[in-house]
Amino acid sequence: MKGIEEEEAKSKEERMTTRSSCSSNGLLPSSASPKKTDDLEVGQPIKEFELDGDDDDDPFDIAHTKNAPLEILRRWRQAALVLNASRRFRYTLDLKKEEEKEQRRRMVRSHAQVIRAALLFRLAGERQIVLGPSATPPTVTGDYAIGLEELASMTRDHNIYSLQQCGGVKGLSNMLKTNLATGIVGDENDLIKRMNTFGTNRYPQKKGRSFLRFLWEAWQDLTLIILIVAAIASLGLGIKTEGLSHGWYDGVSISFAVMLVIIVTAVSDYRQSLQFQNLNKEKQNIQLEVMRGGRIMKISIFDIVVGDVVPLRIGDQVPADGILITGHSLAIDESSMTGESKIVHKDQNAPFLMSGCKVADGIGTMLVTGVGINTEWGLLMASISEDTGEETPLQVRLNGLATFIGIAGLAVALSVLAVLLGRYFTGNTKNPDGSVQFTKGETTVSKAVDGVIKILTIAVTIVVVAVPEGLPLAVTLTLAYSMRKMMADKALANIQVRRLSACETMGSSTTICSDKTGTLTLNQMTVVEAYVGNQKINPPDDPSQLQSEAGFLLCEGIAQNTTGNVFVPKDGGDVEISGSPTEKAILSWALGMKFDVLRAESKILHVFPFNSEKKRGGVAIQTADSKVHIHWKGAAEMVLASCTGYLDSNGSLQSIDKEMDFFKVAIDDMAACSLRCVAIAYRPYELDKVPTDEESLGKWVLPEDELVLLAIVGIKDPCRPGVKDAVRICTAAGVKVRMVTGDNIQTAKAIALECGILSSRADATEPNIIEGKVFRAYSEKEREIIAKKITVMGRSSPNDKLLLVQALRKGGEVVAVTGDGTNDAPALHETITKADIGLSMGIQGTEVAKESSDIVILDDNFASVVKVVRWGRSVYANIQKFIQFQLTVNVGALVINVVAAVSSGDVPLNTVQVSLSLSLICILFQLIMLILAYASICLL
Ligand SMILES: Nc1ncnc2c1ncn2[C@@H]1O[C@H](COP(=O)(O)OP(=O)(O)OP(=O)(O)O)[C@@H](O)[C@H]1O
Ligand SMILES: [Ca+2]
Repeated sequence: MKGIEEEEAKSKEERMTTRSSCSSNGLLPSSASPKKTDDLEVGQPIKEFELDGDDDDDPFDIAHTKNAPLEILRRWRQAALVLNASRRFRYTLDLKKEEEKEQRRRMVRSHAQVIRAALLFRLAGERQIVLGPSATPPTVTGDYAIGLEELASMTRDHNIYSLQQCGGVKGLSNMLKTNLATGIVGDENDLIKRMNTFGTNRYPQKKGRSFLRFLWEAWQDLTLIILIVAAIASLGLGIKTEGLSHGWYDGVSISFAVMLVIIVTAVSDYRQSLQFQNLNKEKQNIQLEVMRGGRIMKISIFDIVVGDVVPLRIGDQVPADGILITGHSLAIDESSMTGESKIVHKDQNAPFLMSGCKVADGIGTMLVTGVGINTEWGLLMASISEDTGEETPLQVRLNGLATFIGIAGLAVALSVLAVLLGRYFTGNTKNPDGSVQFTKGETTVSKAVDGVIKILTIAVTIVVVAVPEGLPLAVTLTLAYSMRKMMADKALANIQVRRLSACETMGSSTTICSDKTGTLTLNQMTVVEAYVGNQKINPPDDPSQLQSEAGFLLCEGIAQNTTGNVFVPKDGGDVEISGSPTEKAILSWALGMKFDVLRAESKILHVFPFNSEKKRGGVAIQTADSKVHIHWKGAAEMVLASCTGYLDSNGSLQSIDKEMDFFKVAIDDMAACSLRCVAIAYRPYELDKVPTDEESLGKWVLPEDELVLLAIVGIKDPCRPGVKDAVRICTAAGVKVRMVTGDNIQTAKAIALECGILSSRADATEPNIIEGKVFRAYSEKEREIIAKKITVMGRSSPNDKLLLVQALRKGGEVVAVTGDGTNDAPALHETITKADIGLSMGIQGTEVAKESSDIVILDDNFASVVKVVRWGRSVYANIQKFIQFQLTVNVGALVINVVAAVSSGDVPLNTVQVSLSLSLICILFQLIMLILAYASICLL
């Protein structure tokens, strides 16, 4: 009972804090969001949109709708004159749903058991899917020494006590028949057994709305309701004045037009909702790595089973509930589950990992203990439907325009109404036969009412004509339409659009900040030059050169200081190497070594995982004879700077002083040939200085001075074919391509020259080409000026990219950013959300990068980025054309009607024409799009 009370207290607390957390899946607290909330409390909703530094007073000039907090969006909508909210905000962000989601999250957290039982009950009723055994399974199930319920409740309640009773992770893994080092067996039989016992990692999808629902919603629209009323009124009036045989024309034709509009709207909405569903399905199908039968394999998140051993890396999404096996500096962002932006450190004292959370730092492996609807994440996903809705900047601006025109139309209509009523009641209007329409005392009340209704109809017509309801909707439709086109287009098959606004913004982008590795290059890395000690070895992968003392230490370092893995099949098949491309290159360079043997010979004490900030990764190991070695591997010139010695070919330690210049020249030479340089070094350490208790060992900062250089390798990563052309197209179209890379500045320069980002060697001077730390040191103002000139930035930290993007945006550029988020996911998340448009890489990209991006480039190829720009431009042009068209129609009709109404007392463009044109515009619009979409592909 106490537990529930606690939960409730917690959720109360959450209720109070969640207001500020706008993006439920934000990896890190967006630094701007608390500020925005504060401003909000002051009660100045409209000012919110100038946060981006725009001086413009226009409340609708929101440069960034992307991350605007819900509260602000709500106020913005209220600020607009919305004649028919349902239409104008159709397929923009559903604010109500967002709130619902938040509530759901809290409910799921506090009543997980109940919700799950209800869900199972419903599913059983529908007999839709059978997810594992029923709600009350036996404690011990079939082949496993632990049952589903016991396991699920342990994980859900983070019950460390029952985990200990099972004998910790080790004991639990035995119960689940998992080997912690090699994973589950993973043959079909094994998988089926696990799925039958513990369920699958799927959750029932909320069904989409049916077509009838869309029909029902389509008529609930103020404009249409006005028209329906007008139809009834004119039917009555018509029959009364012209008799049954002729009087129905007007009324029925209006009804017909209304029906047409309803059907067209419903069909288009329905198709769009199907499209969103597909997109969501695609988004949810995450590919990830698991360890099965000793080999790392890539599988879909849906195929994860209980017992799986899953490696976790920075930027990953925790794919299921589980328990930490080993971890180093592992930090998890649990905001997607708890609603609070808080980073939680995970270790043996807090080993429970929640599905749906993101890895914010470090590495680790987890044992899966709960999947599908046995996890809170699964429950949450089963009870909410994910939304892709959002406001796009253009929509916001058009909403402003529509509001302005609407108010003007209303004012005009009111004045016309006043004028017409005045003329009518003062006897200044005549019937066609010349008699005065209204004479005081003579005209009957019912005649007078008819006359007033007629005048009212005229006023209503003017309003309906004037308010360009279709404008924001048209943009939404255009975007949705283009997206559909794009998905169908083979040439664009490698692009996945995650946000509608991406199309719009991409077309207006003026600069692209791209990283190098994997986007501009192939990310296929091989070691082509190597120095062991002060000897250049030739050929670089000659194994005989690694037999020395230095060679042994080197192999030890390579085998232990890596996040990669080598799998040698027992049946003599090809050796499989997994890991990041850099790791793979180094592992395959030293493939002659006995990876497994080396790894078994020493014990890992502590790991400092590689990250882009420090550009090095280290590990402390204890050898069989109880010596401690600390191995480092990282950016060559940086590691070299911490070295005081090197091992010569005889294995004796030499001071580095004399050879320092030799190594520096070696690195520069390799970098000039566009090679990525990695140095490998080590140092001995005293065992008694190593912290003994777990807690301080976890916090131990590995010593990184007085290193002994073991080797420097130069890794070739060829330029992607086609990139040169793509860069040229961009430049010609006025989109400047900038390279921001973590690599050595010389390497960056060489690659930039190779792919045409730098046009000549003469260009390669500061500040055209700059190092991250130099740029960082400038003041904000200076950065703004320099940023424009920067073409290549080398040795940049993840944060430098953010600084550059901010400086460029300040300078008025529309910035697109590409990145993969390996090693720098949290920072990239920040950068991508701050940029005008974020692109992530489908193959190398981490889950966090993909989730925060607007567009995913599935083939990681820069050339595809150009396709997006080209396509975005055509979309943008189409929208513009459509707006011109629609505005001309609106303003034209308004002017004609007002002039006619005041001069003759009737409107030439009556409701029939208006409503007909409304529906015709919809249809016409689709046709225009069809024709223009292809015609303007050549705009770039
Ligand atoms: N796994 C690794 N272990 C050790 N050093 C590495 C590893 N990966 C990269 N490096 C070193 O760190 C440097 C930069 O890494 P960083 O992660 O910042 O760049 P990147 O993201 O790989 O490149 P880009 O920014 O162009 O995509 C590389 O030049 C290399 O020397
Ligand atoms: Ca990078």
